Amino acid sequence: MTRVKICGLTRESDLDAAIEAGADMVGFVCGVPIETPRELAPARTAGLVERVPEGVTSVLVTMPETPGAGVELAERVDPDAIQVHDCSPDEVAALADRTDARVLAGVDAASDDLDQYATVADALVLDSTDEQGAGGTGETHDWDRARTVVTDLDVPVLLAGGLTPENVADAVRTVDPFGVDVSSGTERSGGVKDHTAIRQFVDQATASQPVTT
Ligand SMILES: O=C(O)c1ccccc1NCC(=O)[C@H](O)[C@H](O)COP(=O)(O)O
Repeated sequence: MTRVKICGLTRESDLDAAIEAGADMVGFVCGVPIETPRELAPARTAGLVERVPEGVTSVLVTMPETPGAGVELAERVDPDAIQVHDCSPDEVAALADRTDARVLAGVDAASDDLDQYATVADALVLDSTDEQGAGGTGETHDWDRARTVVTDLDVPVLLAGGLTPENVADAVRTVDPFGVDVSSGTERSGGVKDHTAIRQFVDQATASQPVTT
């Protein structure tokens, strides 16, 4: 069954709605050098992470200046996993060496270095990133290429970027990823979730079957 990550959660009620809907992973954005309505302070992130029940993976989404900064933030927030954006494969490897949390590499789907990330990260978040490497763009990317990445690389791949309740079933059929990841497609305004959209997203993602070739 396709796993579902609901990302960019900022409020307890939205987190509870994601968990109730059946999300496998929940993401919190903290420590990013860009303007985003989803960013939380470290203490607030730690509070939300503490609320995540066993069986659901809490994910700290961040853009650390150095692997050491990522480790320090992870120690303060104590998530199950840390998802880093705008880090090189070497930086992802250095971070993974120094934390017990699983490490997800947030990467642009068009990157030429995906095979290198695959050797050092526990999973790839195959995303549409902006010029600074950040996610949460609401833009889709080439799903046929994503399918090739899923087939060729020996690492779990979370498909991200512009997914919505309306297109996620098609995305799962086309790409057959380990999981799907959504932020803006389940929002009613920046950083505020639409609970109906969360439920529909989880239902559509988990009901859909990949096309086998
Ligand atoms: O969501 C953000 O504002 C963000 C900022 C900086 C780095 C990463 C960020 N989000 C990463 C995510 O995991 C999103 O869920 C993923 O990029 C999908 O976003 P969307 O296209 O909006 O569904």
